Amino acid sequence: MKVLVLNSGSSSIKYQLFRSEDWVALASGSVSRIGEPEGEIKEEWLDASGNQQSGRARVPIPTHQEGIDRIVKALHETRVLGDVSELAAIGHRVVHGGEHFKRPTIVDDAVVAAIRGVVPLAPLHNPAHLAGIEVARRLFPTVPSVAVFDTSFHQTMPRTSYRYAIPEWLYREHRIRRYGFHGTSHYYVAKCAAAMLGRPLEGCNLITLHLGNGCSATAIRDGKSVDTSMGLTPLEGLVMGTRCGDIDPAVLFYLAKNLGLDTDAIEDLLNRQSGLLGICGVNDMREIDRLAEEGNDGAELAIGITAHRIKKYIGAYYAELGRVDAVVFTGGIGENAAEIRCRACEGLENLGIKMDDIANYALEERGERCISTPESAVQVLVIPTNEELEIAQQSLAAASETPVDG
Ligand SMILES: Nc1ncnc2c1ncn2[C@@H]1O[C@H](COP(=O)(O)OP(=O)(O)O)[C@@H](O)[C@H]1O
Ligand SMILES: CC(=O)OP(=O)(O)O
Ligand SMILES: [Mg+2]
Repeated sequence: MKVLVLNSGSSSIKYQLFRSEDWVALASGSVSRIGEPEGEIKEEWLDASGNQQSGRARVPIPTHQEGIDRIVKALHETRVLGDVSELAAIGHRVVHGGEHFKRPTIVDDAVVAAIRGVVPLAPLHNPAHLAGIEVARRLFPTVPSVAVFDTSFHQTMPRTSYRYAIPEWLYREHRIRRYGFHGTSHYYVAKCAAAMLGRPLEGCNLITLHLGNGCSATAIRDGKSVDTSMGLTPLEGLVMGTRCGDIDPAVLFYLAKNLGLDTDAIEDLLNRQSGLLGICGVNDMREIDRLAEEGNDGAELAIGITAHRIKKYIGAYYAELGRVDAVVFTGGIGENAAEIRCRACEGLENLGIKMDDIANYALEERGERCISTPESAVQVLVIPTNEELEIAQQSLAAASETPVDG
């Protein structure tokens, strides 16, 4: 059987098609710039002889409906998907599940309504997921669509981690609390880290750092999330591509009262114009690395603030956990940006974190690896995340009604 995974963003849809017997990815790709004059399609697939093929095209893709149509057409044309009956499940990444969803869930109308109910809490993400889910359900009415939530893994946080110090009725009546995101990724790399450490996940204390466009840190005790840096929405915590992360809430009052910004303008400023982009005008860490090497001060500051914030969370989570077996870096930045990893762990030798600079800067290295010295009490690991694979496996398990351990 096969499992299709869709990760629908506001202007893009990423996808992967897996063969469930061995979890080989038969096809993957993305449709981006949806709604712009020129859309972009990237496709990779295995042909009948098992050779990797790829294709690119630029055509207008006005809506998510057309984006998914295009993906399905490509899966048929490249023959990785024959009849629809080959599909055992379609897994959807859903960023916000509120307090409703602790597990992967087969989508029905009530689930769609619940996801719609938390749109205000994930305005960058949930509307796009809903578009993807609606199209998939319409195109494949006989195939179960399964929602896999970023928030599920963090539902084990104690209330001392998830409650804000604001009046109690805001939680009681409005469920304003910290939820946490990227849970599928934190859980996936935690499982990989446990395997690398050679012990069961239930026996591992970890600090996992998912550093992509969105960035978050998670404290994991005995395999379960006990704290995480994102909050009510994916805006809190670390410095991100275009999001500010932690900030004094009084900055918002200042912007409103003294600069006359309305709430939409403030939301846009902190979600889309801040973070790396706000500090130095660029949100791509590769470009920032290059600019910093040329002596660009803004780029240097962007790297500095980002690494400083990560280090603060490592310290805080170390104190929470008491014992840490490994610090794990993942996501596009975590997997590739050696300078950020180096600066985030610099000076933590007294906590038992000793980086191996040669291993850290071995830029040709890919895949899972240890970048701390053999004497380091805490291992520092780089583990490529694979949210799509995790979503595919959890979706198939949910569709087969087999309990999953997520
Ligand atoms: N080789 C690299 N060196 C430094 N940063 C990188 C490298 N490759 C990707 N990145 C950065 O990773 C970030 C995107 O991460 P990714 O996990 O792909 O994002 P998403 O959250 O969209 O999945 C970008 O800031 C990008 O510049
Ligand atoms: C929750 C979140 O920030 O997701 P992403 O990194 O995909 O933007
Ligand atoms: Mg990613």
